[in-house]
Amino acid sequence: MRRRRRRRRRVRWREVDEAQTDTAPLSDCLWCHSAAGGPYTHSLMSGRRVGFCLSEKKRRRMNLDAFREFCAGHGVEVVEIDLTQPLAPQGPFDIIVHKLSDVIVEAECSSKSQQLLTNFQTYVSAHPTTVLLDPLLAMTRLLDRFASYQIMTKLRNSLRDWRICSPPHLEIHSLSDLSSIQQAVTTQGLSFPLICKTRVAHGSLSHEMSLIFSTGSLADLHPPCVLQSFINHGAVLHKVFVVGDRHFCVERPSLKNFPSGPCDRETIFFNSHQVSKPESSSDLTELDEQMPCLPPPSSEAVAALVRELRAQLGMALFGVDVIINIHTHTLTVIDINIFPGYEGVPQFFSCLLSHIQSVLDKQTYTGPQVTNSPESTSSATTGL
Ligand SMILES: Nc1ncnc2c1ncn2[C@@H]1O[C@H](COP(=O)(O)OP(=O)(O)OP(=O)(O)O)[C@@H](O)[C@H]1O
Ligand SMILES: O=P(O)(O)O[C@H]1[C@H](O)[C@H](O)[C@H](OP(=O)(O)O)[C@@H](OP(=O)(O)O)[C@@H]1O
Ligand SMILES: [Mg+2]
Repeated sequence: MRRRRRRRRRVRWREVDEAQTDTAPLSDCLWCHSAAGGPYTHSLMSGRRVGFCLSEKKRRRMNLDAFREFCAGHGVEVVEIDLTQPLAPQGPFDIIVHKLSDVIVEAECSSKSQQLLTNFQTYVSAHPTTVLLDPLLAMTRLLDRFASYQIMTKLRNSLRDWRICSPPHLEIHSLSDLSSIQQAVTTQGLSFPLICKTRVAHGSLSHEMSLIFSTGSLADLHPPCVLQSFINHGAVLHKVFVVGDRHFCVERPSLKNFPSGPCDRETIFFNSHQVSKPESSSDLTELDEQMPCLPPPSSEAVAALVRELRAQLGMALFGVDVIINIHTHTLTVIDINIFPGYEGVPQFFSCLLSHIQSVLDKQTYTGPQVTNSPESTSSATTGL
């Protein structure tokens, strides 16, 4: 077999400061400034208590211990919240940073997880001045690809001027009527190959995907799932990581190009974490043909996308996966993630602390923006 030279992928990343339309030079990227424009002021942050509620896996991946030390150097106490214990004695908290995806997903079928989630929501409702990063309802919505893909679809209109879109998609609830699915693929404007993703967007099973090459293979689907047109993009993914009013673009490996249109090819099953991590390299990510490098997404277009998503989502910590269509050069949004890994963003800690300060500064001077009243429990004080 012809040995393909495995391209060493240079991890290219750039920060784009909301206040600037072009990429801030690296020197400016190494120190995140507060919204007020200067490095965060130690005095205002002294005595602040920031609660963290993360899975064991997430706290390790984020290196929460290192973040705790980083914050301690700026007078901020990081407190890990134990959801299995009463929260009140563990408080008070000025702000809670959390990723409760595991608990939220498991609460669907586990009374224990439901109780943990209820404990958290009860505490948040009883403490309206505690800021949530990010609101529970906003995060829960993105755990359902049916919901997040509807948000992505709306981008076609709101960002039409920036030539930003998302692929046509189709919700699959059951396989009881395959012919109607085949018909819907056509009427909804999807085109083969199709990529199939689970409806649930979090957890190990959520990254198990498949590439479908013909209508005959639609029987391979496992509903509930979502079909999306596969867009050829030259095996390069652009991950946009958002932290408050900053965002960073990181290039990653991605799925290679496939011939457009239906073909008699077996379904390909894969795990997305084999495809788009910095070290991913396989037959699925190596191009079968040489092609010119595509220009990265324009900073202005990415800034417009982030502004729109920040407004639509009401969140401060999220990631959006973007590819460039090799035929139209359209910036195509294929995925949105809550509290991603920020791998390739060396200044994540400083930007996270800077965002925490700017949120607390706003609260100090203007009072809580949104109370955590019961009906808005899950849309508690936002961390924006
Ligand atoms: N519509 C599409 N067209 C082309 N490639 C796609 C499309 N959707 C996904 N991909 C490819 O599959 C990979 C995984 O897709 P996606 O990001 O939706 O999965 P995920 O499990 O949510 O990933 P993660 O949570 O790691 O961001 C993408 O990084 C990209 O390489
Ligand atoms: O490479 P990234 O930062 O995108 O990887 C993320 C991934 O996008 C998902 O957000 C993962 O979350 P789940 O979908 O909930 O598994 C993140 O895992 P996490 O353990 O860091 O939350 C990946 O980092
Ligand atoms: Mg993704």
